[in-house]
Parts: sequence; C-alpha cells; structure tokens
Amino acid sequence: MGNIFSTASAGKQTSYRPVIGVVMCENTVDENPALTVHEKYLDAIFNADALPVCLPHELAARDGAIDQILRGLDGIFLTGSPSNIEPHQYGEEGVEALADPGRDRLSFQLIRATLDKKIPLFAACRGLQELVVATGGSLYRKVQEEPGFMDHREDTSLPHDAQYDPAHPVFIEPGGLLSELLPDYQQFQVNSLHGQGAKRLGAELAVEARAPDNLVEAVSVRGHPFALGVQWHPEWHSLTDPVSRQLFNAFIAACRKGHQARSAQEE
Ligand SMILES: N[C@@H](CCC(=O)NCCCC(=O)O)C(=O)O
Repeated sequence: MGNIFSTASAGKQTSYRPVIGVVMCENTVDENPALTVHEKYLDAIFNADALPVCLPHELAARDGAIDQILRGLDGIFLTGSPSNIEPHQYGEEGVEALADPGRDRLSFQLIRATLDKKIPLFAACRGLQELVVATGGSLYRKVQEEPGFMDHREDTSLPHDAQYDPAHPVFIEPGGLLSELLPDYQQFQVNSLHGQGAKRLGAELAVEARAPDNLVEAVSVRGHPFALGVQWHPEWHSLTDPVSRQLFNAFIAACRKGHQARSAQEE
C-alpha cells in the first residue's frame, strides 16, 4: 500500500508493522472537551509489533471518511470504556447516564465497514458490547441484577492494579476461533470490570467463551478471518500474560496477512 504507513517509509524495519485504528472516548481535560484512550491499549498494540493510530469521533460524521481511513488501516481495535452504549441502539428505552454517543456512532460504523471489507477487528469489554449491538444483538444493562448471574464488576475499593487481577474462569467453546488460537486451553482466568453484558446475539455472531454463570465472554463473526470480541481486558499485562499475548499476536498476524493480500491485489 503506497501511503505514509507503508514499509518503504519505515526505515530499517523489514517486517511490516500493521497500522491499527483505535477508538477513543469522549472526556474532559482541564475543562476542555477531549478524546482520550488509555495508553495500555496503545502499548498492547506496539508490543505486538504494530502501530496504533487514534480515530476521532468526527470521522463518523464526514461523508466517506470511514471508507477513506480504512484504506490506510490494517485492523481496528475497540477499547473498553466506563461509558455505556445508549439503550435505544438495541431497542430499549431509558436514559443512559454514562453515555458516549460519539463513540457509539464511530464504533458502529467501523464495525459494519470492517465486517463488510473483512478487515481484522479485535474488541475488548465495551468493544465486545459494541460488536454485539452493531450486529443486531442486545445487552443486559445491569448483569449483577439479573437472576442467576454473578457480579462481573470490579471491586473499586481495591488499588487500581488489583482491580484488573484475574476474577473468574472462562470456558472456551470447542471448534471456534478461540479454540484454534489457544489450542492448549479449554479454560483460563480473566479479569472482569463490566456491569453490562451480552443478552442476545444476532445471527452473524458465534459464542466463543462463557463465564461460569453462562454469560457470553467472547464472540466472533462467522465467516470473517478475524473479528473477535472479549468481555475481559487482554491489553492488561499483554506482554506477560500468555493468553493475552497470543491473542494480540494472532490479531496482528491477521492484520499483516490482510495487508499482504491487499498489496498483492494492487500489484
Ligand atoms: N461500561 C461497560 C463496559 C465496561 C468496560 O469497558 N470497562 C473498562 C473500563 C476502563 C478500561 O480499563 O478501559 C460496562 O460497564 O459493561
């Protein structure tokens, strides 16, 4: 691909580093409206030998901007966020106090475009919930109040790092993408920092893993080379946690493969 992100302009770098678009969250910094992303998400992408690029919400409002920007990207990463998807997006009523409508709009457009164009997509926590809603599914708004479900929220009385400690196991569904990516595991421990969760999945999604209470913990898109959403935070300790590392490496490998295929088509 002949643009500023191409291998030719990467100096001595020989193995191509895929360029990954990362969504940001509406925030306020020093009373100024701001778009922010936790560095841990960018670090996880750098650590897997790829280059993150942050994507402003305004892209969703500019005609043709998503298609144009995707021509220079090899993958999309959807981060977690304290904000919640607005319930009208999945057919429910009510006001969402922690809304971020700009992020909803951008993520939904990115998801539809990456699924149509078969561009790799990796989504964590809110990102998984966006993948569920963008493909016609719905969410539990407060998992902890649903009969039979555990409380999947973090313990906010703990120090920040401890809130990301492993909280419960997830069980991999046989025959899916996760079982292919993690052949040595049938289950593993994950952290858990969410109040919402997948309720109903649209036909495009397959369940990849479940929590002990049966809550959906990972999904993939059927017939797509790599579109994976996980309800936990693989970006946390992504270099030292073997499962997280394997997932990020597999995502970036899929992005590199897609880039090579597109480059070959253009030649
Ligand atoms: N708000 C949603 C999604 C939860 C989520 O993504 N948490 C991440 C918080 C901060 C971070 O580490 O990025 C819910 O509550 O379910």
